[in-house]
Amino acid sequence: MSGSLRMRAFAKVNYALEVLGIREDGYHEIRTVLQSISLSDVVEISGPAESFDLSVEPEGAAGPTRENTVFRAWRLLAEETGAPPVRVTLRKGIPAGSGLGGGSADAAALLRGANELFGLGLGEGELAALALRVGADVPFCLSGGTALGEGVGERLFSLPPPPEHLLVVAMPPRGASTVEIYRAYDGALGVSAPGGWTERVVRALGSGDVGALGEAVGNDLAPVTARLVPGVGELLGALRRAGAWGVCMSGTGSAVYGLFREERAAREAARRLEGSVWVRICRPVGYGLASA
Ligand SMILES: C[C@](O)(CO)[C@H](O)COP(=O)(O)OP(=O)(O)OC[C@H]1O[C@@H](n2ccc(N)nc2=O)[C@H](O)[C@@H]1O
Ligand SMILES: Nc1ncnc2c1ncn2[C@@H]1O[C@H](COP(=O)(O)OP(=O)(O)OP(=O)(O)O)[C@@H](O)[C@H]1O
Repeated sequence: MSGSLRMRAFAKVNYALEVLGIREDGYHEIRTVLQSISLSDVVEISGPAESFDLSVEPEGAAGPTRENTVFRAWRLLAEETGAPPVRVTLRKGIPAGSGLGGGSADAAALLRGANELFGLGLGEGELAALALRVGADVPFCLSGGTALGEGVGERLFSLPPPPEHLLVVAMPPRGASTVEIYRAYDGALGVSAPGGWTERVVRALGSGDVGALGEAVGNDLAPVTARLVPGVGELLGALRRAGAWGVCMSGTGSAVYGLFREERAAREAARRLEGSVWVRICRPVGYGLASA
């Protein structure tokens, strides 16, 4: 089979992220609540091609090809299923190094897209197993929506969608490296017990109350990233002062977000931050991928 398809790959935020411990392979055992949001990349796949080819817009927005999550996902698929080479165009809307899961979403799009394009016949379980080999967040990005994640975030349990709200998502000029933040967390003196955010967020989602969700959000890694990346702590404070019901960092950062009930308040908060930092108004969405 041959042809092309175009997909939207959605970013995620973590409403809650708790670090429970460290495994023998160096990965951290976490408990998290993940939510897909309306910010997205566009991933266009066509094939079969003569050899794997990736073009990224804007140029350079996603690092070298061989390290790109899309290339890694394709290589894995080729090894495991004999899938042919593809040509991929990646239009980045999700900033790299933000903790918003852009690279993970792109990899999920490649896996699902190539499976469909070439009729590879992989089921959901097989796709999820391949996804995990690309990265811890990739299994979530395959389905998206609202989920509780355990293990390294790959043991997923669907949760009720959040009550209606807007997220003002902001990121300082510098991104954060996932490896470095987890390493710094391990080295941090006085690492505290998990913050208990997950249980509170799950309860708030059950109640459907935005105020409760705002009060519940939290991330154990935020103090570590705030110490290493200038602007993270300041942005959290600025969002709060701008009237957010709750503020939190996503993943390992450096993006942070504030929850708003009213569009006018969200716009006003975003306007205040614009100019000095990257900022977008987003809403929660119920899927990780969609055709574009
Ligand atoms: C922070 C989160 O975004 C929360 O959703 C994820 O835990 C990160 O997931 P990700 O970006 O898909 O991470 P990966 O690409 O799998 O891992 C990059 C590196 O981060 C570290 N890593 C990642 C996930 C995890 N649970 N523990 C870790 O220690 C490992 O050193 C790993 O080599
Ligand atoms: N498809 C991709 N899009 C963006 N960056 C990529 C991609 N593949 C690899 N990278 C590299 O990975 C680095 C981190 O980018 P990525 O978008 O994955 O970060 P992130 O949002 O912090 O990820 P996560 O939340 O999954 O930890 C980039 O600086 C870039 O060099």
